[in-house]
Amino acid sequence: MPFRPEPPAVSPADERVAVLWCNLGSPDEPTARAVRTYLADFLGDPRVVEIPKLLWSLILHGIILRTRPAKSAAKYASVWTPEGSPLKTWTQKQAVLLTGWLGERGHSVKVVEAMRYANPSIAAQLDALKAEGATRVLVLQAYPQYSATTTASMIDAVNDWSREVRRLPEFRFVNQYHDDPLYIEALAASVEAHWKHHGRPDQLVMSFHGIPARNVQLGDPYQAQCLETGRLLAERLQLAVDQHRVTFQSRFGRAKWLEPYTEPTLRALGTAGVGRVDVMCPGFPADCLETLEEIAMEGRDAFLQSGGKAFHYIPCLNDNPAWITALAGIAERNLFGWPTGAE
Ligand SMILES: C=CC1=C(C)c2cc3[nH]c(cc4nc(cc5[nH]c(cc1n2)c(C)c5CCC(=O)O)C(CCC(=O)O)=C4C)c(C)c3C=C
Ligand SMILES: [Fe+2]
Ligand SMILES: [Fe+2]
Repeated sequence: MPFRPEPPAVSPADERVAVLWCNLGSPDEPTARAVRTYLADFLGDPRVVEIPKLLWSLILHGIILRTRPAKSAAKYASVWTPEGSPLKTWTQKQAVLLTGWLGERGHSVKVVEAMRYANPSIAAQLDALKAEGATRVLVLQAYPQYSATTTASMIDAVNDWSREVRRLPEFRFVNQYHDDPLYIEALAASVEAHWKHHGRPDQLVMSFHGIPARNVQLGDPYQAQCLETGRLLAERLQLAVDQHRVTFQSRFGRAKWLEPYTEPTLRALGTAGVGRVDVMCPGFPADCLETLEEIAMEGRDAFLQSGGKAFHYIPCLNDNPAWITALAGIAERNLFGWPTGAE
């Protein structure tokens, strides 16, 4: 296979370190056409849907990509902002803030955001970093909990790019930080800030994105890591057993996914007479379609319509200073020994 032409070789003194801050990605626009392109890429990824290729291709192209794009586009339109997709906007902002924070700690490191699906793609951002002379790249992902459907797929995308490159930068990957005290502390700070202004709820629901139950049976550690995040956060917030729970949202298709499902849980809590629930999404470092539409809109309706009195959505970590501090700490630990200019 012909490799792409290389720029002139850099001398050892020209080493440059970069961080690739990776998230899932969003369609380029909230239109059925753009969502179709995005879903074809996303749902065509064998890490995301693990059923035999030919059968899945028939279902995906014959049914899903004919019906889902218009419905999903309407949902995207309901959360879209003048800057674009919330997920992309927050992820970009986090990259800028992280560059600044690392700079303040003496690290001369460029942080760029990259998306697994759609734009700016992993390949385009790695091309840009390489063109600027990056020789070492730390790949950090906006997935605190490891799943093959997300984390491993991101690493696949880096490997796909690498296959075409002659002189590779040195890579480091962080696979998970679900139990990192800095991450747990950032989550606790965001909850405590909310409670300081609004008081405490009867129940704190920690809703994570689901995956098929079969993936866990086959060895995916995702469920155990979500439960551990939930346990550590509840412990840090000193919540009693009946004051919190972990649920799983965003079920796709008819197979069994991780339970308990978020929306039926919210309905059951409303029916049972629980007055106020606060819902947060610890597995999503940036607000996105799944949090702003599925939880803050649909989840709210589900709870209030079934008898609940008050529903509070606690925003994702986004640009929370405790989160940027946590991210800088996680990055810094993994930059150890690399030439970033810091002592
Ligand atoms: C079909 C299988 C899917 C699996 C498995 C899955 C796992 C998974 N996803 C996230 C994070 C996000 N998912 C988002 C959107 C989204 N997810 C799926 C499907 C699966 N996800 C679809 C089809 C969509 C698109 C919207 C829709 O049509 O319903 C998002 C939001 C993206 C945005 O643009 O805002 C995030 C974030 C995780 C963490 C995860 C497994 C651990
Ligand atoms: Fe998803
Ligand atoms: Fe959803």
